[in-house]
Amino acid sequence: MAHPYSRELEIATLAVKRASVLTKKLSDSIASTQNDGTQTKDDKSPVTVGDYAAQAIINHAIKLNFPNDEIVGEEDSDSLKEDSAEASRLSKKILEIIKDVQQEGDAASSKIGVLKDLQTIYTSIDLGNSQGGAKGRFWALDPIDGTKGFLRGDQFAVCLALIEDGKVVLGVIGCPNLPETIVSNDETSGTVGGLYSAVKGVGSFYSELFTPGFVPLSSQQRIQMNQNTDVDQLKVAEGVEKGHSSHSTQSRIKALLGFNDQTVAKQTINLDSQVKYCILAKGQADVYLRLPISDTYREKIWDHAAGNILIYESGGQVGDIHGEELNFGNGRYLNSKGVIAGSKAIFDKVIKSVQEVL
Ligand SMILES: Nc1ncnc2c1ncn2[C@@H]1O[C@H](COP(=O)(O)OS(=O)(=O)O)[C@@H](OP(=O)(O)O)[C@H]1O
Ligand SMILES: [Mg+2]
Ligand SMILES: [Mg+2]
Ligand SMILES: [Mg+2]
Repeated sequence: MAHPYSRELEIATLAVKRASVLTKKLSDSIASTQNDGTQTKDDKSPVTVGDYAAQAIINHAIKLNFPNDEIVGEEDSDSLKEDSAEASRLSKKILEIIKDVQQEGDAASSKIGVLKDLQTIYTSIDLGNSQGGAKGRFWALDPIDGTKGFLRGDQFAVCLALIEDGKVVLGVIGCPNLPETIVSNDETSGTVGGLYSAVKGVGSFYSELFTPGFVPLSSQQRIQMNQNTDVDQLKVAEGVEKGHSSHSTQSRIKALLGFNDQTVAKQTINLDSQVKYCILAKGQADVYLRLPISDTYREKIWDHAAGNILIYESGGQVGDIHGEELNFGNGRYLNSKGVIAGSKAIFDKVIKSVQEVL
């Protein structure tokens, strides 16, 4: 499976894997310290440490291999560099956990490098300051997508995409807490930890996230969206947070599509982060509904770029509330409202229902 993005895919994968190992450690430690009562529910520092550390690792890997590429990353190091006890406590933790997941001389380090001091870590984080735009190529990075899910011990994802002239050409998503198979909100099985990758014109792929090293696409599992049209078989993926999408509008859309009161709960899967796109691409759900709750909110490109190509390359389509393609060349934000994804077989029907409800 030779393709023009082989090197980009290998570097992106190694970096996302390292960041996933790191964020998984933090996520597991939240779960255990919450259980034994040593950590309070509203301590946000694990996610802060994870966000910065993951962005530093991935940006450093990109800079080392593609020195001319810009990066649109969610985080910047301003608050870490403040002269405060909290900033130095977090910084110390970040350096410590990065050192813990990287070994000089290991196979990945020879390709994605190692971070040795705080100054380099701050500089790497701030490489994410690109404004993006319609021309040329840049990366879009969400080091931890689904912050709220992360803090609950639920789903989150490390999301990296490459954008060329406003279009996504490569996406890699590490899903540290995602089981291989999801049937419903309370039925899951299989290996926990999935890596989802897509390359333009090549396809979408799944492999186990915690297998070290880069696995060539030819040894990964090709994934495809379901092309179900029968409403009894359709599943809808939605977010968890009521502050991020309108669950009530989404219910009305589901009703219009023909879901009935008895089965709608079993046919709705609630997940934080871009893992929603991943389960669609793997054929475990058919529709992703993200209806806006506010007229002024604009989605950020790093929240949707990697998931976007995963859907297209597995036989699906993504649009805003009008069904128009998302434009990743508009700067750090999308200019559209809402996000709807579905298989080619049902996308138009879903958009019709969205239009009717709005
Ligand atoms: N008002 C509003 N509307 C839409 N989206 C918002 C809003 N506020 C925040 N965000 C962004 O939502 C990102 C997380 O999305 P999720 O899909 O995990 O949300 S959820 O599953 O619906 O709870 C989250 O990404 P992270 O910050 O990386 O977690 C935010 O960028
Ligand atoms: Mg996000
Ligand atoms: Mg984030
Ligand atoms: Mg955020």
